[in-house]
Amino acid sequence: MSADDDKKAAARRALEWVKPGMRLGLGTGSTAEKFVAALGDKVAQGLDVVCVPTSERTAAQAAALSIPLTTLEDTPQLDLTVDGADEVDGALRLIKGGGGALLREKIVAAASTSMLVIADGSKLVDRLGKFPLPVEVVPFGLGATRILVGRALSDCGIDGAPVILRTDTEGAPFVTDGGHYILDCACEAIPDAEALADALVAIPGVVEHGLFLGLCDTVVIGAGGETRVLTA
Ligand SMILES: O=C[C@H](O)[C@H](O)[C@H](O)COP(=O)(O)O
Repeated sequence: MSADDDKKAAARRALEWVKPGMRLGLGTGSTAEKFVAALGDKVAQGLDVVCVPTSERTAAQAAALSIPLTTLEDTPQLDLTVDGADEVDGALRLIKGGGGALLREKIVAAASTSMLVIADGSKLVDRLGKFPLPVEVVPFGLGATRILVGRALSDCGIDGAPVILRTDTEGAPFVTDGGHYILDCACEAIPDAEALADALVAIPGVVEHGLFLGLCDTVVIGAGGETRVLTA
């Protein structure tokens, strides 16, 4: 069984949480993409749901599958968001944003009664931080914001972590759907995720960060052809 099979198994299992009439948030990334594909099959069979996508990429996929879409302006409260993650720890705290969609993902998750994460087994960690933490920042003042992000890391016991501007395949700064840049922080380990989250949001140029704390209540892990469910 490949990681791709495990992602697919978790994505299919997540359909068990989807009920007719639900307002859903649709995540972004290679795992969420498999859920959207599986949901598209159900919609084609008559399932009645309405969905808010967390990225232009997911919006395009869902539209191509004729999944009914809405916005948080028209539908400000959602029942369930299904999304992937870059890391999940034992307390169901997450690092997200590897695909650059963390801001919309967090807004959509926060608007949802429940957040279900789907992932292959490699995403489960004892301690958050091996995956570089994405921090979304406004382009104005980038140099100054980068120094303050580095200082916030040091203040939280993460010394000397490289804070790297994410670039696209052409070497230009990667631009998010919201028109922002991303700083990837190579923490290696995050001793106190809550303290770091507080320190990062206090920086004026920081729009959002990839620590999702207290948002996810259920995780479906695909591993070796099986799925298992973790709950908060
Ligand atoms: O910005 C991207 C998202 O947070 C993704 O959900 C996350 O990076 C996991 O992606 P994947 O399922 O491709 O590993």
